[in-house]
Amino acid sequence: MKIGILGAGAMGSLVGAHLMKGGAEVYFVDPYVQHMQAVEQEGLHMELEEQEEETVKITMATSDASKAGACDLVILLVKGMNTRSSIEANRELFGEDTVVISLQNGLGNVEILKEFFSAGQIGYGVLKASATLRAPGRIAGRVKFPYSPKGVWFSPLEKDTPYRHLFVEMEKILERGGFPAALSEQTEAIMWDKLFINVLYNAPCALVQLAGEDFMRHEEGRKLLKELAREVCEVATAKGVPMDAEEYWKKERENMAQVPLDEHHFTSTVLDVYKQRKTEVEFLNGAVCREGKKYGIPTPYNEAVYYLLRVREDTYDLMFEG
Ligand SMILES: NC(=O)C1=CN([C@@H]2O[C@H](COP(=O)(O)OP(=O)(O)OC[C@H]3O[C@@H](n4cnc5c(N)ncnc54)[C@H](OP(=O)(O)O)[C@@H]3O)[C@@H](O)[C@H]2O)C=CC1
Ligand SMILES: CC(C)(CO)C(=O)C(=O)O
Repeated sequence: MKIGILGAGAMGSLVGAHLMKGGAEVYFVDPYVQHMQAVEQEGLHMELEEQEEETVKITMATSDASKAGACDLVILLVKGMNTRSSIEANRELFGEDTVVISLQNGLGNVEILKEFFSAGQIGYGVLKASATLRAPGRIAGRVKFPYSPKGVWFSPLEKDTPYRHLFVEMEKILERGGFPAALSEQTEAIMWDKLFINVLYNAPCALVQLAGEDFMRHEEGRKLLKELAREVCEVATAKGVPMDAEEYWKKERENMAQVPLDEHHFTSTVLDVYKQRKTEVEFLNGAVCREGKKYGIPTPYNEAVYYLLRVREDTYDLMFEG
């Protein structure tokens, strides 16, 4: 199977390398020229938790989609704010029968995909894995969270799509490549489950440039996280995905308590703010607020976090510098 990775940054590289290991033909497409050149020349070097370091050769890594051409499957792993523009700028990756699967965080990317593709060609999923781009051609990360049975869950938007065989094949390739994967009927519930994590640790941690576990260890920080958690659970429940706020909060505290004191895991949004970039907050806390409004659920804590990060990402050039 010919698979394109649109947005071969940290997560795209991690997923793409495992698809390659599982036997697919894999094409990285990303505007980060030095990273594409390093992967094209040397392969992708991976330092993954609980695994030997390794370098994986990739079929092609390029910033020019026309060199890759139309794929059977394209995995979308750009940040949400680049979803629309990345599809428009890389149309050569998409043939009439190409299936596109978003494994991005947050809510709202599938709606953008619907502007370009028929519902039968769209898939979506959730990554319970993490990665950081350390240098061109080099990533670190893990293929699944320690407490999670799988690193990725995904499904077609339409259960009886004529392209289902591609989803079945992708699950097999990922598993064979060492990336625990599940083609699932539960993806929507798992998306909210993952959104819970991102709502807690992406935008709030980006605002103060902290690791999630350090934010959680702070008494006042914890009070904010608990309110954010309550709101996301209330909205999910109203939407038909039951999430018990107390239960989720307890489980999250237990997971975080297992992280050693000297470990620091910075979320992808912390890195965006560090690099003074736009963030995905619109798809994270912003999405909780939008969904909350639809169901009449107030989300003041998520709104405050959303507004603050919107200010931050629009005003890097105005920051106090002494
Ligand atoms: N990092 C993590 O641990 C996790 C991330 N995720 C999610 O995965 C997605 C990707 O995140 P992550 O890998 O961290 O982000 P990265 O910034 O590392 O990678 C995104 C890549 O997309 C590239 N890109 C931007 N515009 C385009 C375009 N028009 N065409 C092709 N590529 C483009 C970026 O290039 P450039 O830098 O030049 O803009 C960048 O290399 C996000 O939705 C994130 O929330 C999910 C789970 C964990
Ligand atoms: C998994 C987690 C929370 C951290 O890697 C993430 O999804 C992100 O960084 O965006």
